Amino acid sequence: MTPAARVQSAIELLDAIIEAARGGGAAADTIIARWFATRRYAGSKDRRAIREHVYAAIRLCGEVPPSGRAAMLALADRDDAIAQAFDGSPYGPQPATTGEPRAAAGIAPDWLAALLIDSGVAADEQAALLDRAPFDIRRNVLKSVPLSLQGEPIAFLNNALRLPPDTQIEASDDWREGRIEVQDAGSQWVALACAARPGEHVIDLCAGAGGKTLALAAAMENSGTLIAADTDRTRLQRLPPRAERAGVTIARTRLLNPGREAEALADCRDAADLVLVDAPCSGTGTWRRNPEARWRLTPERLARLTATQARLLDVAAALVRPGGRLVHVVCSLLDAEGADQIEAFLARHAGWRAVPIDLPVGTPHRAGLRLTPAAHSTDGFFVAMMQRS
Ligand SMILES: C[S@@+](CC[C@H](N)C(=O)[O-])C[C@H]1O[C@@H](n2cnc3c(N)ncnc32)[C@H](O)[C@@H]1O
Repeated sequence: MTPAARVQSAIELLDAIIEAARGGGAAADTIIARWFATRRYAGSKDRRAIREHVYAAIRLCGEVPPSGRAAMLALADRDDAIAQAFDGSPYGPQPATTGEPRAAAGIAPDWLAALLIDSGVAADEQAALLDRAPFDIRRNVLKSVPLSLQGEPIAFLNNALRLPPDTQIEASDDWREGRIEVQDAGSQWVALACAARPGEHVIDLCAGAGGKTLALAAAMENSGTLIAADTDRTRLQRLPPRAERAGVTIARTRLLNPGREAEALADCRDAADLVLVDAPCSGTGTWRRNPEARWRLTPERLARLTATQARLLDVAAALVRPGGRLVHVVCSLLDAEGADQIEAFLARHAGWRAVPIDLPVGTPHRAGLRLTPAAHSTDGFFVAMMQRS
């Protein structure tokens, strides 16, 4: 494909991604994968270049752009190679007309950028939310064989390595034998923040496909009980094969009904040493991996998420034994999902208090701790621990 044809392809893909973002359709990655599946003429270099154009345009535009062409023209104003592609050649985009509108550049929609500022996330920290994410792995301490993969160590995080972004780990023996898991350093830190110990009774209330469940099991040295619960059957079904590969024997999945979570966990009432609520959230801390998420978030969606988070904290509280711990985690830097939730929880629940988190990294933030791409080179997280008296 010519450079111009690649740019035209990126425009068409952006149009599909914009439409999906407006209508709640598929994620950008899915749309791109489907698009390439029906265009076999695009070689690997074409695919890489088109993907890069698409993601550069998504990163550039804080608001949903009016069109893929307007987004690409905004990128062209900053990148001569892309500007030259608007040449009217066969399969390429038509030249820009005088005064043709460009999409606005920005970090996030205005309402969301304002909420980030209110949450103490300054403009330079907001910009870092859109950096390229590193590729981190966690060494599984349940396997004693040394790793053959090489990578950069991550300060204070003894079992983590940072690898070159395009490393194909799934072809490695380390991955096949369960000696490593792909996990952002921030996720590894928040799993460690739980301070799960061998022999404990632990509930991972929003376990998804089990990224943190497996890290908790490793911290527990595969001893104790570990319930991995979630309302999403598809995600939860991915956990048992991952656990088997990792040699984790203590994790048991439990599928929950949305709104009736407590019923499925009635046997655990007042019993858990630790409940982790890795809550569904806006994901403002993961824009490095998923920059188009900021086009999908609306004030209404955020309000629904914060209501669910508050409800899940209440469900979790009923599962914790006296003296036990409740850890709230969100991969978001919005206070509405983090520090405000903790204050509201403590106001609703007498007999609970926030306790300090014992980690060598993180920035104290109200009742919890923050990790950010700018300060800690991790995804953005808020984590807080409460203890029942
Ligand atoms: C941030 S993700 C969890 C990621 C996972 N802990 C990990 O480390 O990979 C949030 C999870 O909450 C789940 N969820 C949403 N609503 C829920 C509910 N009412 N009860 C339990 N889990 C819920 C979602 O299905 C999603 O898997």
